[in-house]
Order: sequence, then C-alpha cells, then structure tokens
Amino acid sequence: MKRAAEPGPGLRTLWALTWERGNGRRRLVVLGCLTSLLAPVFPLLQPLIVRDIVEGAGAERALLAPVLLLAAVTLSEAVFTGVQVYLLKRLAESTVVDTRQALIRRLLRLPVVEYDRRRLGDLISRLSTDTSLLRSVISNGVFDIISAVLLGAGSVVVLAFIDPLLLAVTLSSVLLAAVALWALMSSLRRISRTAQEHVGRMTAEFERALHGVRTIRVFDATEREYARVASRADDAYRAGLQLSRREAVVQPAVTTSIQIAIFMVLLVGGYRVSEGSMALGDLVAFLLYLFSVVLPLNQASRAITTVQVGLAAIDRSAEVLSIPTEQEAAEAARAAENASEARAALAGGRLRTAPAVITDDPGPHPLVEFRDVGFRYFGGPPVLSGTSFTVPRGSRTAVVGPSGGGKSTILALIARFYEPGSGTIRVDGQDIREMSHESLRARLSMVEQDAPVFAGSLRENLRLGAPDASEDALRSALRDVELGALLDHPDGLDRDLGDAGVVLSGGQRQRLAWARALLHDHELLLLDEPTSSVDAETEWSLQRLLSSCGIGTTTVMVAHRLATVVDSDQIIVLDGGGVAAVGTHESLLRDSPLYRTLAAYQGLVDDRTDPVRGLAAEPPSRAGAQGAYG
Ligand SMILES: Nc1ncnc2c1ncn2[C@@H]1O[C@H](COP(=O)(O)OP(=O)(O)OP(=O)(O)O)[C@@H](O)[C@H]1O
Repeated sequence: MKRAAEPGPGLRTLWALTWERGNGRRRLVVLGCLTSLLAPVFPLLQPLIVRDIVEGAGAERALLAPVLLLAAVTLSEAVFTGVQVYLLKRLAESTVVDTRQALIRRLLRLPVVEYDRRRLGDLISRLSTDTSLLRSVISNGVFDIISAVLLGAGSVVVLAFIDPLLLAVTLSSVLLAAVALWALMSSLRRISRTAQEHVGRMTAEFERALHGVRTIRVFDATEREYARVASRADDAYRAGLQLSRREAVVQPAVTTSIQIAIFMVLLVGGYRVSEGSMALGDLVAFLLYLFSVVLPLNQASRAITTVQVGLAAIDRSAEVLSIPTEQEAAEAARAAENASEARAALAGGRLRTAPAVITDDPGPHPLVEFRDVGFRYFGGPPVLSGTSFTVPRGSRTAVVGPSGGGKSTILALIARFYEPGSGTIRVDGQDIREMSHESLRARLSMVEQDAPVFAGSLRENLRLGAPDASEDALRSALRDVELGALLDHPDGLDRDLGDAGVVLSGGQRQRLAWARALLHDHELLLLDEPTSSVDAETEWSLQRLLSSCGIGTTTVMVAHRLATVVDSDQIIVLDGGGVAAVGTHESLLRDSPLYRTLAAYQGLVDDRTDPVRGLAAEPPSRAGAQGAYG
C-alpha cells in the first residue's frame, strides 16, 4: 500500500480529470492553453514600445503613434486577461463539479467493507475540502505557470538582444531565486498531503462527536471530545506551520534576489548610460523586461504553492476514484476465479466451456440456500464456518442464537454486502456471485437492526425503495405499521423528520423502516430484529402484518425475543459459527438443548437447568428478558 504522505500521480490525474473525462471541456482546455501561450505577448511588446517613446522623446520625434499603440496594447491586455480569467474559472468549475460527481458516484458504490475500514468524515473531507483545492490548481495554478515560464523565457531572449552583459549580471542573482523555489517545490506537496490528511482526520473525529452528541453530553465528555477533535486540528496546524517555515525562508530569498537583480541593473546600467555605451531607452526597456523576468518568478512561486497543495488534494481524490466499486470488485473476483478454474482445468486436461450450473436436486429450488459458507470480516476471526441451511420459498424463517453469533451477518451475506470466504449462497438456485448486485437486491427488502431514517420528509423516506408509489399507497403503508397518527400532523407526508429522523421515537423509526420495506417490491423480506424497539401491542400487529404480507413472500427474521418467532415455519439456531439446529419451535424444544436453554432464559418454558452450558439454573422468569443469549 502507498505510504500516506507519498506524492501520487497528481498531474496525470489532473490531466485525466480535465481532459480525458470531459469531452465538453476539451474546448476550454485548448482555449485555456492558447490564452496562456498568448498572454505573455502583451508584456513582451510593452517595453519595446516604451523604449521607442523614451528614445523618440529624446530625439524629439512624434510620439502620438507609439503612445496610441501602447494604449491599444494595454487595453487589449486588459480585455484578454478578462477573457482568460473567465475561461479558466469556467474550466475549473466544470472540472470540480465533474470530479465531485465522480467522487459521489463512487463513494456511494464502494463495497460495504470499504465503509467499515474507512472513516466517513475523511471520505467527506475528500469530497468537500480536497475538491475545492482542485479549483485553484486550474484557475490560478497550472496556466499561470505556463504564462510565467513563457514570459520569463521571452524576456530573457529580448534582454540578450538588448544587453548580454547586463543579462548575465541579472541572471546570476535570479538563479538564486530559482534554486530557492525548487527547494520549496520538492517538499511542498508532501507536507500539503500530510496537512490535508490531518484535516480529513479532524473531520472524521468531528463527525463522530456530532453523531453521538447526546451520549457525549450525558457522560459529560464534551471537553474530552473537544480535546480529541482539537488535537487533530493541532496536527493540521503543525503541518501548516512546517509549510509556513519553508515559505518564510523561500519567499524573502526570492524577493531579495529580485531586489539585488534590480540594483545591479541600475548600478551597471546607470554607469554605462552615463559613459555613453548604453542608450537610456535600452536601460528603461531592460528594466521593464527585468520585471517580466522577476514578476513571473514571484507569480510562479505562488502558483507552484497552489499547484503543489492542489496536487496533494488531487492525489487524495484519485485514491478514492481508484477504489473499485462493489460491482467492479465482484467482477474482478469472478474473473480471477474463472481464470484459476480454467488454469486448473487445463492442467487437468479439460477446459470448462460454460459456468457450472448447480443443481444437485432437480426439484423446485429453495429461495435461499447456504452451502458450507465460511466468512470472516476483514482481518477478524471466523464468524461463520461450514454454515448450511435452506429457506423454502414462501416460508417464515427465523434465525436465533447467542449475541455476536453471526445472525445479522447471515442477512448481510444474503444481501451481498460482503462476499463469503468459502462455500456458496444461492438465491432461487442461482449462485449470487453470478447475479448482479442490482438484480439480487431487486428481489429483497430489508429492515435493518438500527432502522435508519434519512433526513428529509416522511414521503421521501417512504419512497426510498418505491419512487413511484402513490400517495394512497404511502398512507396505507403507514396505517399498516400503526403510524397512521403521523398523518394527523399539519404537514402530513411532507413533514420533515429532521436529521436521521430525530423527530420520531425509536419505535416509530423502526415502524417507518417496516413501511419502507413493505412498499418496496420484494420476494424475500430480511428483518433484523425488526421489533426490538416497539411495544408488545405494536409487535403483535407487526407480526400479524407479516403473516398477511401475501403469499409468495419469504421472510428471514433475526430475533432475540423467541416469543416473536415461535410460530415460524422453521427456526435456525446458530452457535459457534455454524448451524446448531433447525426446526420448529416445538421440535427444537424437544431436540435442541441450546434452543431449550434460550427459551428457558426468556421464560418461554419452565426448564430450570442449562444442559448445554451449565449456566445458572434460575433463568429470569420474566418473558422477554434478555441475558447473555440475547
Ligand atoms: N462490520 C464488521 N466488521 C468487523 N466485524 C464485525 C462487523 N460486523 C460484525 N462483526 C463481528 O462479527 C460477529 C458477528 O456479528 P453479527 O452482528 O452478525 O452477530 P449477531 O448474532 O447478529 O449479534 P447480535 O445478536 O448481538 O446482533 C461479531 O463478533 C461482530 O463483532
């Protein structure tokens, strides 16, 4: 993996972002280049005209023509600069918006494991802060450097014609400035990248603090959280200081060497004019050209800073843009697997011609099938190993077991948020790796454990998975989940639910998630503890709703409270990363010691011993009480 502060291929990415990705922008890039090439023409012409005027005044020639020419050139330069600024700003804005959209597109499509691994605040800062820096690279950076280099080079050529000796004197001190600039350039990008990474971490810490602001208040942790975020701000400040120290050395070095160059020209040139070996007009022109050499140096030093800071930001954007999307990662994995299968087949003397279609049993397929599935989260211990079970079509299947046993993981694997490490998952007889994520998910609906509600209106939340649902359908879905009272609010479906649905209670949020899931067309409903935040009465009505969901709907429900799943068609008991037992409530009570223990702990049966684990022989008698087993 690339080291954090290592400069990446920023210029190449900049080229890709401005040119390769934007057909409509190419015209702007060409015009930007042309204007940058032409911009030095004006300051190169002006000193020549001034020299004519000075010499004409000395020789008492008519001055009107050169003065008018000077005025025309100066005016044209002003207009030209206006056009150039507009073109470059437009190019910059258009590149920034495209890059932002590309980042958003990718950031919303990364494999779920990437969100687990990364800090969300850092991803957000790449989208906001880093793309803003990209703007200045284009509008004030790269093209300024082109103009400055051309103007400097052009001036040097003209200076060589006017007075080579004076030029040699000048260049010796300008060289000092160039060396100082080079020194600045080499370290700037690395330090900028570090500074931007610190800003990313600061944003991530801040996002964490805002996310849990109530918990932080209750635990009186505001000061400590402030210290965490502030220390990240301090890190960014220190990197900024490092940058400033370098600039503090380089900027005066550049300015001083420029001053020395001017003094030298005045001294040597003045002396030569006084002794008659140089015309006054030449000295004036020389001085003006000298400004054309040294001013671009200053301009270049600012532009180089901008470009280096911006390139560091582009590196960070490029890093995100190079992460494969969920679909790309799956395709790459599939291609690698096919290649290795083909190699193995070739080595064995046969070549597979078609993907293996899996049908051990010719009868109707179960809707979901896990066969020997093994899975571990990135870098973690195994969560599932050799897990096999089937979910018959139209059935209500429950998954129960100890907390942390992998119940939610099973739902995440069915929804293909993660790829299994081994084994196969099939939906409707087809290996889900052979399906696109979209086509798989088009068959699913889900109520997640923490039932996220999105900032926005009630209507927007309901329409998330059913954008075409009618108003009546939305209202009736709300009534189905006992949320009809929300419609009494004066804003009705337009009611704003606040950030993460803060205006709703926990139970209301969960019921809203139910309504959203039911509105989305689905064959398979995945429910992850979908009644954990609702009262007993609502729980009962949601269960009834589930029963009346319609023939053809298959549900897989993770549950802690066994009371909610006793009438399931089958209950899968997970333990130790595998399936400990499968059956109905009654058969499991009879055959599965673990299930009997869970049921006893929740007061569903009167079994006062724990035959499996030898735990306390007195489980809480309260129905629904939850202990170590959920
Ligand atoms: N995104 C993740 N990254 C790393 N490890 C994870 C992740 N999600 C879950 N785990 C780990 O995987 C294991 C199984 O988690 P999972 O959420 O599937 O259990 P569960 O049976 O649903 O638990 P609970 O009943 O408490 O909700 C746990 O040890 C958990 O720490």
